[in-house]
Amino acid sequence: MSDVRIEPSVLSGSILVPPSKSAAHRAVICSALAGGGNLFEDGVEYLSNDIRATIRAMKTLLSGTDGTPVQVYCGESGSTLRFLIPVAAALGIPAMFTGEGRLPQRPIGVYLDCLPQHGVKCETAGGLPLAIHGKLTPGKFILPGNVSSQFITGLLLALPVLDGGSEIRLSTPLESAGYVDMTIDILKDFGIKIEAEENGWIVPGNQSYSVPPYKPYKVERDWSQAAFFLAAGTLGGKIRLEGLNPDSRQGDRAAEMLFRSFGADIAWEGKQLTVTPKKRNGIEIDAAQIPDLVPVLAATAALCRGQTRIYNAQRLRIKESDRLAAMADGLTRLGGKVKETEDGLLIDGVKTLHGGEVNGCNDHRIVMAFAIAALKADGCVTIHDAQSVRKSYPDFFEDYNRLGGKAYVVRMG
Ligand SMILES: O=C(O)C1=C[C@@H](OP(=O)(O)O)[C@@H](O)[C@H](O)C1
Ligand SMILES: C=C(OP(=O)(O)O)C(=O)O
Repeated sequence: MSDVRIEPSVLSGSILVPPSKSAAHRAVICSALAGGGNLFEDGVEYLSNDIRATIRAMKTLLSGTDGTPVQVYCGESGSTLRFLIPVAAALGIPAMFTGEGRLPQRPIGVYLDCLPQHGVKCETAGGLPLAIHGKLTPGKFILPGNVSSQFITGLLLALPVLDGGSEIRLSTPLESAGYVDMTIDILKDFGIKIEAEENGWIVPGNQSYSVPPYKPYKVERDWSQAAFFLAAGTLGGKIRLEGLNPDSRQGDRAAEMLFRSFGADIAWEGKQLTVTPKKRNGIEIDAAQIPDLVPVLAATAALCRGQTRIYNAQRLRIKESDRLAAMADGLTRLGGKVKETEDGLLIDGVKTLHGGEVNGCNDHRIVMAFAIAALKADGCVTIHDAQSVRKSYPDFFEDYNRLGGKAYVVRMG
């Protein structure tokens, strides 16, 4: 376990945004299913714990063709787990899924409801470990759209290889929709066709994954991680973000518009997105499509004039931590005025925060959000569980310090 101690500072300068974790998960799985091995140039040298988990899990799965159950360890990665359960089932590979941190408790009930109706036995005492056996059969899959879009992505990755066509129907409206769009785009790159329908998708069967004709395969840069530096620029100096795709279909592409609404001056200068502080006012935020932005939006809102209301964010409670409780607790400890509501946060901005100690809750996005809030504290902030940034952004504090931040890791583990 490690703590990071942060002195207030102003971040400024240029930063190359890391590759998208979400896109990398999908590309690794598609590439493995295409028999393509490692297709990447500038994605996988940047190995976060979650992407390592997916690479390792795919290797394990593809080694398991002799009928003996394979152990698929997913670390703390919800994506790895929820993407690979149906993939293993589609390949007919019996598997035992395990994980750590909060992962064993994160919901998998959607699969426990729909997979047994399609030939897959699921054995679990609740969450993980989960044992599955049986080969997934094609057909109609009815599932909610508002628990996690990762169940839909998992099925979209798995169903194309079955020996008949399938249909996915949503019983409740889709949240985190951008992630499903990303899945369909990346599937297309690997030769897989999905047809969108009014309330779901048609997935033709008997399809084969194929290696894209162009190599290396480029993984887009990560708008969710870019948001931490858009926030830092909103609160401090001028920051240039390099590598982002302005036409990205990542849902968190909305960060540009959201930080502009907070009052920051945000502009494209050629291929670079620049952010400069201007004014800072509270805003209304519907979080249904952008769950991963909420911690850093909350940290920014704590330092904006007036009130910010974040709503439709219930699913934040079932991530690596209860992110609504974690942000309310930590920001309050630093002198912020934050109230938790059932589905979000009500934040009354203050001029400055004060120093103190906050719990990162073993959650990378909570740690990074507090590191941004700490820029504007009038004393030192200690964040516990700082090591959790390795889940998605191992170099976060190096990049932070390169921009002039003063973050010191005081205990490593
Ligand atoms: O598909 C993905 O890559 C993701 C989907 C989202 O989860 P939910 O659909 O559960 O909100 C997001 O929070 C997660 O970080 C990554
Ligand atoms: C929730 C996240 O990831 P996952 O669900 O894959 O664990 C995240 O990266 O914020």
